[in-house]
Amino acid sequence: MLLKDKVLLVTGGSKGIGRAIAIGAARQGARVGINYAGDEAAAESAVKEIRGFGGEAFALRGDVADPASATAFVAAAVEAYGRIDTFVNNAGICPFHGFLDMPVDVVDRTIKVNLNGAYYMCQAAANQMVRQGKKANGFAGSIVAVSSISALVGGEFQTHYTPTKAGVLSLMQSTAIALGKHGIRCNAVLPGTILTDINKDDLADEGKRSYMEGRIPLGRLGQPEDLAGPVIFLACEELAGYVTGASLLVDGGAFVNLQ
Ligand SMILES: NC(=O)C1=CN([C@@H]2O[C@H](COP(=O)(O)OP(=O)(O)OC[C@H]3O[C@@H](n4cnc5c(N)ncnc54)[C@H](OP(=O)(O)O)[C@@H]3O)[C@@H](O)[C@H]2O)C=CC1
Ligand SMILES: C[C@H](O)[C@@H]1OC(=O)[C@H](O)[C@@H]1O
Repeated sequence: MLLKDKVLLVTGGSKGIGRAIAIGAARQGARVGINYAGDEAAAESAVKEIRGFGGEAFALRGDVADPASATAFVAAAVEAYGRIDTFVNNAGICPFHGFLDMPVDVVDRTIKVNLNGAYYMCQAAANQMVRQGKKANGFAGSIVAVSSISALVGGEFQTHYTPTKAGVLSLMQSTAIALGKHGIRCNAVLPGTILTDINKDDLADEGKRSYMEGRIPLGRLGQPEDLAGPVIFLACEELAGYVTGASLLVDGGAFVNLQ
């Protein structure tokens, strides 16, 4: 088991990519904490699934846009497990909308959740890791952020969203520098198009969906489980102990497919 007895927290862990990461990490022996915004049934079902195979998990509701959610999530994990080894910043929203008539509240909310939320959460987790101090192997913990292929390329109906994903990638690069001396590694995964609730309506358009599939050299859209392995790799000190400030595209090859 790659994460035996390690404590891993994931924001937005009740559904989609976050849920697959939480379950995948628990299958690798991690004790898991899940943050979610509002859908309690989904969060409870993730916890139940993990406990069903003998894993440990708890869920805590909290809007990541509120800095108080970050301190509460970290405190709950410390109370439950005594420490944090890996923090996965994953929660995000993408309300597709055109640029010229983008409502101010949609822009502001997207930035607050995706970017400000990432900042508050990663800062709270990092402070806990610094308080824990370095273990004998020199590591105090690691942070993995779910950025996106959209950190590198644009989207017509994502003008409010793609800058947040570039910001999350940049946050991992800067925190890698700020936290290296504390034994904390910071990395980003950049998913391509992964089938989840976030794009269910957008991809309900058959034309768009087959166009997107056609852009992917591996011939299919991603599944949430495709992100679990890359995040577990980055979390694992034995496998990725010299990896920090890095970004890993998990997109079936979409980014490199110009023609
Ligand atoms: N799907 C894709 O194609 C891609 C997704 N990503 C990124 O992956 C991450 C996860 O997306 P995905 O799994 O697709 O999305 P989903 O919509 O499937 O899941 C989103 C999760 O985030 C939670 N969440 C949403 N808003 C908040 C909030 N304000 N505070 C706390 N939790 C919140 C949701 O909880 P609840 O249901 O309770 O609201 C849910 O658990 C996002 O950051 C997204 O940008 C990146 C690249 C591609
Ligand atoms: C939600 C979109 O389908 C998804 O989000 C991203 O970050 C990817 O670039 C896709 O556009």
